[in-house]
Amino acid sequence: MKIGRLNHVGIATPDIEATKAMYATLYGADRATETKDFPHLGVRVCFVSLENSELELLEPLGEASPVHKFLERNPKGGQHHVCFEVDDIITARDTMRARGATVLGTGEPYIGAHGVPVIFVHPKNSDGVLVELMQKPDHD
Ligand SMILES: CC[C@@H](C(=O)O)C(=O)SCCNC(=O)CCNC(=O)[C@H](O)C(C)(C)COP(=O)(O)OP(=O)(O)OC[C@H]1O[C@@H](n2cnc3c(N)ncnc32)[C@H](O)[C@@H]1OP(=O)(O)O
Ligand SMILES: [Co+2]
Repeated sequence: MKIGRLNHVGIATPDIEATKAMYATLYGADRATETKDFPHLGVRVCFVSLENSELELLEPLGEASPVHKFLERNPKGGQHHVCFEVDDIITARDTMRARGATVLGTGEPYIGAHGVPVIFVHPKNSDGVLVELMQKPDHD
């Protein structure tokens, strides 16, 4: 198993609209989706389009959100995770485990914001970086 493209960089923020506006005015990154709630994932999400990838802006939905605790430690927000594409999510999950990594939660892939299955690998396995693996969407 080998990771493919960088799909997105997840960025936690206490105010998604302010962060969206900042990327537009400061960096000229003015192509962004409408903000959408994903209650079952505990996040509000907006994607800022780049030439070769996306920024995934994340605001917590409630105190049980995985992003809530992150913002308690980093109140102004910051880089939260990176997401790489893989060919097959089950093969990726089993390979990560066989290589000694901790797949978060039950390890059962779930449908993320792009409508394809994802898993997360604990940051302790990747020098402090939380890694999301996403089954490759049909964009090629
Ligand atoms: C929009 C949907 C989807 C998509 O389609 O793209 C998403 O991206 S959703 C994004 C939000 N979802 C997730 O993050 C799910 C996976 N995350 C988790 O399971 C947890 O957040 C966590 C990573 C296991 C952290 O658990 P938590 O209880 O919040 O924190 P702890 O205090 O126990 O932290 C343990 C340890 O990990 C460090 N940590 C926590 N978060 C991060 C992070 N984002 N990046 C790097 N390191 C992180 C934390 O500092 C602790 O370190 P130590 O103190 O050294 O133990
Ligand atoms: Co993500």
